[in-house]
Amino acid sequence: MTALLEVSGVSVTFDGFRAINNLSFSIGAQELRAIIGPNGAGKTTFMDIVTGKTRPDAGTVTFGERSISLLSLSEAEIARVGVGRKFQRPTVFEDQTVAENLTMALKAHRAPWRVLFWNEGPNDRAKVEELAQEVGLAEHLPRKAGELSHGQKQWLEIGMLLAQGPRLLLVDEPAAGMTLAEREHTTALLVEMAKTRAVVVVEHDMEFVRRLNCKVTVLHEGAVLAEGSLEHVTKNQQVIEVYLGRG
Ligand SMILES: Nc1ncnc2c1ncn2[C@@H]1O[C@H](COP(=O)(O)OP(=O)(O)OP(=O)(O)O)[C@@H](O)[C@H]1O
Repeated sequence: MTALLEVSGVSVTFDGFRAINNLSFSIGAQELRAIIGPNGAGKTTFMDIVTGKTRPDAGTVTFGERSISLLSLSEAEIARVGVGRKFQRPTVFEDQTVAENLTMALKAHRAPWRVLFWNEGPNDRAKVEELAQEVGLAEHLPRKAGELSHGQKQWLEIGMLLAQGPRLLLVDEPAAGMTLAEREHTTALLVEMAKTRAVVVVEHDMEFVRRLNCKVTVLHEGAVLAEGSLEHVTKNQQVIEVYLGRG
């Protein structure tokens, strides 16, 4: 599998504390990957580095066939080259409809001069419908986002991220606060999305990770402790000691 994201020898120190310690791993172009690990393992910091929010002290992070260095790009430029990030709390425009939220996300993706002269055309409407269909909100296009359930808001935000055409989507704890039915839908959505792009899911809920049925990277003290199938990593003695055994 060709790597889309390549993290190599990355370290970050906050006030003398090494939060990321010589971290190396890669993500394939059409891959679903779960990242797990105890609190403070460096999962959020890893996402902050990839999205340009935190700059590492050492190492390289490259993206795409041309191995663009993400470390030399701004947060906006990283988003533009195709890295999207879904935070834990949904951030949709509650007073706008589902269709309007998706339309705005499409607009935001365009070059500024095009937005100035932007008129909604049949192609945009078709694209909005396609996005709504993809995330399971086709029936909810005229509804205000504020009326949606927590899970539906999360899917809407995923749809808004998809509008920007990311090649890599980083998703932080998507299952948090969801009902069982919503979790099932979210699992199916993440699996489907990863057929055409890379999707990295940071998640604490092991049952949810099991359903994703994908390769798992276990982080501990800012480095990879184990990697492989969930079955493989959960048998690892060190993983049991630092993570699983604590519950
Ligand atoms: N801006 C910062 N300043 C100082 N320390 C920080 C900063 N950001 C993170 N850290 C520390 O770095 C370590 C890694 O934090 P990080 O949030 O990446 O872990 P995590 O794996 O995401 O944890 P959790 O599962 O609790 O979200 C922690 O010890 C944290 O306190």
